[in-house]
Amino acid sequence: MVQPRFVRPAQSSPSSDAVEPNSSNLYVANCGPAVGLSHDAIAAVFSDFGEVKGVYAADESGVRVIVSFADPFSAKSALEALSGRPCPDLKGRSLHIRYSVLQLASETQVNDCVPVSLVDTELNIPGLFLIPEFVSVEEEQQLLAAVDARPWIGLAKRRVQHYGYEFCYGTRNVDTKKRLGELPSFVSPILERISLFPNLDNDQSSLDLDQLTVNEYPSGVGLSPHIDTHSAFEDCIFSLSLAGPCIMEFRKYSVSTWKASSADAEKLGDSSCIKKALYLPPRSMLLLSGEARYAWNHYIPHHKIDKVKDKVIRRSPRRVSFTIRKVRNHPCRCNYPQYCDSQQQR
Ligand SMILES: O=C(O)CCC(=O)C(=O)O
Ligand SMILES: [Fe+2]
Repeated sequence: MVQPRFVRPAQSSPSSDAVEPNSSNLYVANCGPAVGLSHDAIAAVFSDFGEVKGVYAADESGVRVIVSFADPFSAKSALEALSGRPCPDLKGRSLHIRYSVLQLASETQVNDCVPVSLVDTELNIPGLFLIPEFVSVEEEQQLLAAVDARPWIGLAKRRVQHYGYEFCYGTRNVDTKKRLGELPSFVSPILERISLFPNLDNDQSSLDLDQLTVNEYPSGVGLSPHIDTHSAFEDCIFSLSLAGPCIMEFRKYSVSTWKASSADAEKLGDSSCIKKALYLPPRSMLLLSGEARYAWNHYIPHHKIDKVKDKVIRRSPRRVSFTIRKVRNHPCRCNYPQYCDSQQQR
C-alpha cells in the first residue's frame, strides 16, 4: 500500500498552530515505536478524542507519527489536551503536536505521463513558438526586482499582479471600461523585442499589447487547463518565464470546453483529448497564436518534480511569468467556433 504523505499546513503566522487549520491530521513528535510505543498504543490514547482513522510514521525516526482523525474537531481537542504535557498513558512522555495535512499525490509525483519536448517544432501545434533566452540573466533579475517592489495580490495558491487591465478570475475576462493605465516602463524592452518576433504574420495592431498579468507560482503549484477567453484577448498571447522552469501541457479536446470550469476541464482528463508537453526554461518566451491560442488548452501540472527526456527536474522555489496580451474590443471571429465564447449559440 502507498503510504500517505503528510506535510505541515500553510500558515499565515508562526503562532497560527493555535488557529484551527481545518485539518484532521496531527503530527506528533516524541512518541513512536523507537521508544517502545506502538501505533496501536498511540491510537488508543488519541481515540479518547474521536475516531482515529490511522497512525502512520511521520518519517524514518520512529519517534514521530501522524495521527489521522475522522474529523478536524477531534484533532483540535486532542491537540489542545495533549500538546506539551507529559502523557501518563504513553510512558509519561511529553508530546509535541501540530497540525498536518495530507499532501496530494500529484504534488509528490513525477510528471512523466506525457513526453516533454524541449523545442516547439516537436509539438507540431500550429501557432505555438518558444524562444529560449528571450531575456538575459541581468534583465531577468531587473524584471523580478521590478515586480517584487510592487504589491502582489494573493490568490489561493499563487500571487499575481495586473497591469493595463485587471483580469477577473470569476468571469475569466477583463472589464474593458476599467483601464488601469499604461503598461509599466519595465516591460518596454520586452514589448519592443516582441515587435521583432519571428514567425508573426499578424497585423501590427494586434501587437499593441495592453494587458500584463504577472503570476508567481511557488514550487508544486500549477495552473488548471484553460483556453484564454477568446472574447477577452486578441490572437497573440505571450508568456515570459522567469526565475524557474515549468512544464506546460497542451490539450486539445474534441468537445467544447469553453463553458466548463477549469476544474471540470482538468477532470475531463484523458477523455477524448490529445496531450503534448513542452519544457519552458527560465528566460524563455512562449507565443500562443492561431490554433495554439484558440483551440488548445494550456495547463501547468501541479508537480514539484518533472521528467524531461529521462532527466528528473525539480521545480525551483518560484516561477514568475509575465503574460502579455491585447484586450479585445469586439467579438472574436476565429476559425474555432466550438472553443469560442463569442460564437456559441445561446
Ligand atoms: O504562467 C504562464 O506561463 C501562463 C499563465 C496563463 O496561462 C494565463 O495567465 O492565462
Ligand atoms: Fe492562459
